[in-house]
Amino acid sequence: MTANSALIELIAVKKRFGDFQLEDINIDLYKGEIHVLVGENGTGKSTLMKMIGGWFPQDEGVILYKGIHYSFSSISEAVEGGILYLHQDLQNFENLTVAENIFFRTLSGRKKAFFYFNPEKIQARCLSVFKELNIKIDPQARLGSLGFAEKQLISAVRAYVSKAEVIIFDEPSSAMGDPEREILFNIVRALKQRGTAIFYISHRLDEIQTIGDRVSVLDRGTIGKTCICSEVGSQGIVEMMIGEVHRERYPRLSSRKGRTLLNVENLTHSPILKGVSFSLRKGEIVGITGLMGSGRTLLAKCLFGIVKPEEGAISVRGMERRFNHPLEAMEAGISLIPEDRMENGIFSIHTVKTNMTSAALKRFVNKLSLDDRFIYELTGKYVDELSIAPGHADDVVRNYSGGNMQKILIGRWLMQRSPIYIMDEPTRGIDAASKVDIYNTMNDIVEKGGAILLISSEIEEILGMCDRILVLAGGKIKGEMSREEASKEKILRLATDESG
Ligand SMILES: Nc1ncnc2c1ncn2[C@@H]1O[C@H](COP(=O)(O)OP(=O)(O)OP(=O)(O)O)[C@@H](O)[C@H]1O
Repeated sequence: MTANSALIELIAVKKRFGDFQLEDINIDLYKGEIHVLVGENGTGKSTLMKMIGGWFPQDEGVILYKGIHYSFSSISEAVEGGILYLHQDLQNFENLTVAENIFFRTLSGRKKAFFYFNPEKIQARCLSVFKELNIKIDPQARLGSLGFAEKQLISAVRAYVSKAEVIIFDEPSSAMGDPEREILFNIVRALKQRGTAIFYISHRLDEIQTIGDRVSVLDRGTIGKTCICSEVGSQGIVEMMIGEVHRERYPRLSSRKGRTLLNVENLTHSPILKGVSFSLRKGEIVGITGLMGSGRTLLAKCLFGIVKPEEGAISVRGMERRFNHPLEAMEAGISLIPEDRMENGIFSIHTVKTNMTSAALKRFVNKLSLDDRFIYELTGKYVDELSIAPGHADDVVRNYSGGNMQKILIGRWLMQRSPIYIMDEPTRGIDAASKVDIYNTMNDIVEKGGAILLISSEIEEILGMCDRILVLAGGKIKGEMSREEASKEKILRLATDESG
């Protein structure tokens, strides 16, 4: 390997899974480079990166690492060899602390464990890294108690403290708001500075120019184009993505507002939520945004009966309700699309049709059994509407791409036909074209008299789709504004307001 040669080089690589095929892939990555990979859901971005990360080998073609044939046959061999792949669904250790997750690699191995397993030492190291990166998360918190964006940040810190020479970030920012993304970008830039070579998969196209050096588009299993990021304008990037031109990004229609469907008074769950009050009317999309840790997901869990608030009242269609279980919330007409699909949503060993129909089984009851014909018919309808690929009703979803799993989860709750939807980061990991399909379904829900509470860290999405916007900071609603009054600056100012 010469000083100018690529650290990673794929030559005519092929991989087939059933009907899906990656064909003649040629791509490379240099020391100190950030190579961004974009493409629609299910085009093979993660599959391609998993071959580099030691998950499985290619069927044909060559992968060179430091100029020699790549020969890692497992994930841990690849990690030992200097290649770290950070999966989009994170794969952290939920029962370990934040600090233990970050330094897990230094904990493994008997000799190392004996020397390093010192909780105070790990915590002190963690605190000093957090200070350097301006992260305000408790190193001793159990990882499972954090929100998805916080867990994403912890994964990025794992990369930061690692000695890997090649790091693959697979949608590292999909649930992050702008302030958290800034920390992530600083981590990625620091790694680049150290000479680490980085593949970076993203559906957030603004990131291409913010941090990328080169960008490649994966289109139906092949690399369509590779460009220098600074030479392609934002329109050029959009045009590189087939199917994403000529579509209104936020097709919000104004629907007629009716009576109040959901009213929340003084909801408190200490130490995070402090007296949250708001209402949601028929025909309305109300947005809730805020920084990570602001209490957005906890609020959703309280409204859906997953956790019990200590104080406060929830009324649904004028009747005060106390939910002890999500089933009671569902019976009252509430559906929740959760933030973490792998943790709280997808049944990965089951089929597309089981996943999609499981929340609405009552609809399919025919005398003493389930109406199979109707199950297939309705599954097919939502597969088409949400462009789920491959989308055969009997496919097991375990191997589906992240974005397609997310769409299956949305389909499940749409089948439920609830009057009230709580959507917690519903478009996480969804490509720009498919996002529009989801926004259209949201319009359809409110047109038909439903109401949506949209929790999102993407301010553009909140501005584009909501009638009213609530900003949560430190567990309190810091401000409420109409779509007309709202701006990114106003929202960010309120979201970062630390006054009590
Ligand atoms: N182990 C596997 N077995 C069978 N099929 C697989 C396997 N891994 C991936 N696939 C298939 O490969 C295709 C590409 O999936 P992949 O996860 O690479 O897409 P992606 O571009 O990363 O999508 P997304 O943007 O949604 O994350 C999908 O159709 C998926 O079902």
